[in-house]
Amino acid sequence: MNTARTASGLPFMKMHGLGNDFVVIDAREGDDPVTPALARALGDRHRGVGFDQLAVIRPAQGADFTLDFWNSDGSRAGACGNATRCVSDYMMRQLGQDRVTLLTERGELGAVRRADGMVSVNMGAPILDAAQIPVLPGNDPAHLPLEGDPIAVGMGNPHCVFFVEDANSLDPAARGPAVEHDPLFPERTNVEFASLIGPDHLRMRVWERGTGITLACGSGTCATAVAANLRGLTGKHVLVDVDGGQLEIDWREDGVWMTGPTAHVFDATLTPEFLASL
Ligand SMILES: N[C@@H](CCC[C@H](N)C(=O)O)C(=O)O
Repeated sequence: MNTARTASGLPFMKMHGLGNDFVVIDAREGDDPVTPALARALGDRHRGVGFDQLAVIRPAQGADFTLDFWNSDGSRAGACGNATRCVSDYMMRQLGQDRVTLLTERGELGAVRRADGMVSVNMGAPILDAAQIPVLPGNDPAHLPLEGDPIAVGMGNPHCVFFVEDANSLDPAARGPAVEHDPLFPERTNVEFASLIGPDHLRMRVWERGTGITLACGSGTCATAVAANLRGLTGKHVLVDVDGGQLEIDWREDGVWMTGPTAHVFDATLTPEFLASL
């Protein structure tokens, strides 16, 4: 479904990766219709469609497509691992390929469909430099001056990972918002709470910047796996249990690979009335 806004409305797709849910607009033909106001209105689960992130497919030169991400509060995000996997799956089907390349704010990424049907994306190398994450200058990302000794990792978006005794018994909404808005993070941050539950096996719960609690956060899962390895808790190939299921992370020479299921739930069209009300 290659869609552009028409007189009869704006077609979109609803997808999710482990319950991290997305509205996807295929704007390869026609103008990108998304504004912060449209993102907020569409993201409203009562008056709009509802999503954790909005993803917009645009044409690309030198890659199969370009992908932009928005949060439900109308802010932009530089990365979204689960939406990348879902849209890559859709584009592989569209193009009749079993791998695709895409451009995001952080550069070119690649995705492949595995023999078992799971979709893997290479999220690129983790960013550990304070200025690039970004973390306020003068702070060591590996030991931030916050209670719980968290570690900051960039995956094209900022993450702050706390290792806790039992991530299951923790409410991300109790601690997440204060960390998201802490002045240590000039662009705010996503916040992960993780515990080791077995050899190379982590449990993680997330508070996402611009969205709140979600059932899975792909880039957050990658950041958590990197942080666990840097802290000496795990190797570089780990399973991460999130609220919506399990993701497999493999930190290789060429980047951090994330693998899991994708779902394309339905296609629909925003009415001209909804679009005119913005
Ligand atoms: N759910 C995502 C991350 C979405 C972006 C994030 N909220 C941000 O603002 O950086 C994922 O799967 O990576």
